[in-house]
Amino acid sequence: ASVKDQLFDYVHVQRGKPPHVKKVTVVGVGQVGMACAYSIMQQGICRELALVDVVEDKLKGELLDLQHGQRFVKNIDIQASTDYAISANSDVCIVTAGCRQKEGESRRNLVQRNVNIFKAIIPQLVKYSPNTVLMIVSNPVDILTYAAWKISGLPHERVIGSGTNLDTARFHFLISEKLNIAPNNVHGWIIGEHGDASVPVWSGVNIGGVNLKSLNPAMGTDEDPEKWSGVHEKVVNSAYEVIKKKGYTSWAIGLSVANMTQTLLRNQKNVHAISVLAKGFHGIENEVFLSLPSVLGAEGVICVIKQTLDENEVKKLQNCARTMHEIQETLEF
Ligand SMILES: COc1ncc(-c2ccc3c(Nc4cccc(C(=O)O)c4)c(C(N)=O)cnc3c2)c(OC)n1
Repeated sequence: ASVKDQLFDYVHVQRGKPPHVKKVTVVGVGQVGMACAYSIMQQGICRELALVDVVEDKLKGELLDLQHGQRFVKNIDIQASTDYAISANSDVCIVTAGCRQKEGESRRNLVQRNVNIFKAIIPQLVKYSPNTVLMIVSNPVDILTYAAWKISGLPHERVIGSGTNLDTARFHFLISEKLNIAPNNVHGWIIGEHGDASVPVWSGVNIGGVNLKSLNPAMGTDEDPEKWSGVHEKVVNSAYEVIKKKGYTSWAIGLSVANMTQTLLRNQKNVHAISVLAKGFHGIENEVFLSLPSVLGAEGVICVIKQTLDENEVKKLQNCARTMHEIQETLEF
């Protein structure tokens, strides 16, 4: 008899994944996807991790490289395949797949190319995990989250985008450097569209409950002698600066995605600035996804926080909503 048969007396043979066993799928094993996978694995956030992409060797190589590290982290089953069946019964599916902007390619054309890729990916994820929460990371993240929602047919609360979650984390980090305190004691939100048009809500920035704008009413305006608006400008330029120096961003987005995934899997009801269906908030009437502070639980978005915004902040959000709606109208699903 084999060693295995000599070793074990089987009492109960397990069939499939018991519901309380948490499983995450990462689609796209590029720099961002692997930073997400590695962060999730390092933090012991789930028991099963599936990697899906289109290039076999790359997939297999990343799988082996992660498996070889298993000895050093909490027990986790990692699988990888080009066949989406491997993603079955995932509690969260993280989508980092997409194409890079070609030389001189317009943002609009890139969006349609990514929508075409999503038309191949999203239906497969939903087919094997009909109860999953989709977390879109691919850019332009807000429009692609809308596309994922439309293609998936899932209720909007179960389709979220990483949005300005990372922008907000960078915002906290930069303010913490300015004030020499730990980043997680800085409170304040960057909302709206991820990237250049994001909106810093200066009226909400507080430390120890002290509202910074009450100490410097010019904060966030061009008249501010302390130029706090420069902090937001640095947030907007962060990605460009990192891409210019190392070619892509990965570690911070990976850590921010792992943090959101933990909130979902443990039903923690943390508040994250994530891309959600913004229709009905701040006078937005179109079906667009923008980042608003949202409470996340096991089934996705539990509630959205109704912030008090000044007219300038509302105008910026509504402009983003209009531009995104115009682009969305040109897309073919
Ligand atoms: C069955 O039909 C079908 N099947 C697969 C795809 C498809 C295409 C591109 C994909 C894809 N991106 C990709 C793959 C190849 C080239 C490019 C590019 O940027 O040109 C981008 C990724 C990824 N990790 O970024 C992951 N999955 C993909 C899947 C597809 O795209 C339209 N269609």
